[in-house]
Amino acid sequence: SSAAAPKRWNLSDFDIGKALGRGKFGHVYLAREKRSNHIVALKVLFKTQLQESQVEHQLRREVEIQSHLRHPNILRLYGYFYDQKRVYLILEYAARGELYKELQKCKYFSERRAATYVASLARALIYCHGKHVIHRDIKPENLLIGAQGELKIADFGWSVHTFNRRRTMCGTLDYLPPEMVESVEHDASVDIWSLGILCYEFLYGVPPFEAVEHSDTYRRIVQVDLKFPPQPIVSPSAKDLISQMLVKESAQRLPLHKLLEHPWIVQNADPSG
Ligand SMILES: Cn1ncc2ncnc(NCCc3cnc(NC(=O)Nc4cccc(C(F)(F)F)c4)s3)c21
Repeated sequence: SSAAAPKRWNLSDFDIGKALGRGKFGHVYLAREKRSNHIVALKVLFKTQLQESQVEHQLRREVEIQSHLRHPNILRLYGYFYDQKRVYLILEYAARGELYKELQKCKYFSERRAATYVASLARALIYCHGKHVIHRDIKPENLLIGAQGELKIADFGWSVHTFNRRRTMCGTLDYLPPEMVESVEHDASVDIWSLGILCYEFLYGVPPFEAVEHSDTYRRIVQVDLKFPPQPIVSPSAKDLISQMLVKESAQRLPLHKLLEHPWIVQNADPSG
């Protein structure tokens, strides 16, 4: 039998509730799908702004990528629809909201909470990388918290499918010009670096290379000018993990499956995630 044609949604299918957040391209609202009473988040994007920023192709890629991802630590994108002026993303609702607000409130997290979040993110990224998807934008603003306190990666607006270049020319690299062989300006190991930054920020409340001027931040990143302040007290094991992730040479960064075996994660992460 032919697969049921995906339902075409429209705004009248939903009761709209309170505003959940304001993004650059539009607002997010709590919403209830009328027939099923299913609670969702509805992100409303203005077509004019998407056109002005020429990001429509990114949005299409996000919807395409997200439609194939199913993981407890990845926020679902159920579908989308549009009207004359707006595009609507139908998203899983994360009942405990934005992680960065939680981090601001607590200043920094306990080692157990930080390790639990880092382990959940590592499992979600292992899943994504297994599907040749790299997120590329892992930061507190893109992390949400579900009803049971579980972390959810959101906003795949910057994610990409990395073709596996081994197969590009039916099995051989021989015919590829240098620029194409090197073309993947970055691979999945960018997400390992970002996870290392996040782990530091969870424990210290600030990212490791923060500086007033962008040029200073840039220099600190490329020099990997990693310093651990005396306060708050952080275990040597946590610093060891961060130091193995924030490595300039991308191939030398601790692989995500090795991260899950690191003593700091094993001893501190709550297995339920
Ligand atoms: C705040 N909040 N509290 C609870 C809660 N529960 C669920 N969601 C929330 N917030 C929305 C989180 C998002 C998930 N996916 C997104 N995706 C996106 O915003 N994509 C997107 C936008 C504009 C332009 C582009 C483009 F074209 F550049 F690619 C891509 S935003 C919630």
